[in-house]
Amino acid sequence: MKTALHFGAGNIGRGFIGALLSDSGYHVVFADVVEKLINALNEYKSYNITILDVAPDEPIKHISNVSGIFSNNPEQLNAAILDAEIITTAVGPNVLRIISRSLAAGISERKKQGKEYLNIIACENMTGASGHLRDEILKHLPEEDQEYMDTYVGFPNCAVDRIVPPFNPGPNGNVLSVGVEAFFEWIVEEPAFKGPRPEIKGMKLTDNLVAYVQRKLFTLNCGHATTAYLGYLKGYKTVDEALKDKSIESTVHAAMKESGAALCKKHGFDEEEHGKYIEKIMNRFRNPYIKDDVARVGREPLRKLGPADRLVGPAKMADEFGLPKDNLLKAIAACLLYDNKDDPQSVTLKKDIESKGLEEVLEDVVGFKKGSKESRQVLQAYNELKA
Ligand SMILES: NC(=O)C1=CN([C@@H]2O[C@H](COP(=O)(O)OP(=O)(O)OC[C@H]3O[C@@H](n4cnc5c(N)ncnc54)[C@H](O)[C@@H]3O)[C@@H](O)[C@H]2O)C=CC1
Ligand SMILES: O=P(O)(O)OC[C@H]1O[C@](O)(CO)[C@@H](O)[C@@H]1O
Repeated sequence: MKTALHFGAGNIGRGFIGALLSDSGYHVVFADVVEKLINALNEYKSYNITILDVAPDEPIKHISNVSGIFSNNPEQLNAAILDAEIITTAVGPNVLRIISRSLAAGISERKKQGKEYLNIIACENMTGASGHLRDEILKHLPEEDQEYMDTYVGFPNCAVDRIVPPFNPGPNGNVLSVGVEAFFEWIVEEPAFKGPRPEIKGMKLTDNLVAYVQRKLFTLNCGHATTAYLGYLKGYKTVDEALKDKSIESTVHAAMKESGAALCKKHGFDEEEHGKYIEKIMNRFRNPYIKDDVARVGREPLRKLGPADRLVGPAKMADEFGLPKDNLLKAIAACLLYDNKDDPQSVTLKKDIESKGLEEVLEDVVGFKKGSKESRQVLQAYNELKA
């Protein structure tokens, strides 16, 4: 049987990528650091996915042929890398650097054992995540193994879209149970594969990935983050609750339309089709079966304020074409006001704003120069929202 190694037995790991791999005939080895997840994977060797939607075709999906290993156990991990025909990750962008050392060791071992093609796909909310992982691996890979990696190891980037919120399995539930929306989209960069393309049900291939990554990040994630930050400010707990507030809904919709106009100009998406894409996403956010915490969706505000990320990325793209971006700038201001003591990045952001001032943080983190039109506009929106 074919083996897939997947790093991260969390929501996306179990609820999306691991499930597609298992459905496509792979034995899926999940590598994680959480003992109870690994133990449960090895004890039950299967788990259930509940589809969170109105009358889904298949309300519960049973996933089998799975096992677990500790990602911080070098022997287990090396053996799994050696066996794998494909490796995927869903660990969060910041963890890619952490797993890169073990992957480098595993790649050297594959070379020693005469193994051929392998593809490693990082399924994270990040532009160019697999390429970034490759760069991190290169830092640990002996020079004499680099040519082998160039020849035999592919790092296709991808866009991964499915809302998988934290899930309460109920009193008799299993720690592995996971709830997901019915919709999913996994688009992978075809030309970057090395060797034969793996056949995975539900994986779509494209030769224009940047367009799809930006379409997803600047629409779904942009709208989601805008809802989360505006919702948090008004004391709402979940995304669907926040969107029932008409003023939040209209800003979110307007921000997605602003990013949409820029995306259509940049990548040539059809405007009418893109309009439908936005409406579909708004309906996904309103799904009453998904109780998605605004604090989860807004987690790590410093990452989300990055120049290529979901808020600043589309604002810059709109600017490139001289298009309106008022609502995107308002979303950036709401993100800067995110004040959650349980989120370390929110704590850092708040401290930085207090010690350096908002304008300096805007210049350092977001890249809007002090005194620029954008900086002044965010400042104004920040003060209005604060009031
Ligand atoms: N949940 C969602 O709806 C979506 C999430 N994503 C992206 O997928 C990625 C994962 O997100 P979630 O599954 O929601 O997070 P999660 O927190 O549920 O899962 C991450 C898993 O990675 C594990 N992990 C942490 N350090 C590790 C290490 N060193 N080695 C192996 N595993 C390690 C954690 O223990 C956890 O089980 C993120 O990049 C996120 O942006 C993308 C689309 C949808
Ligand atoms: O996982 P991140 O990048 O922190 O952001 C949360 C976002 O990711 C998702 O989990 C799925 O794309 C959304 O629910 C949300 O927009």
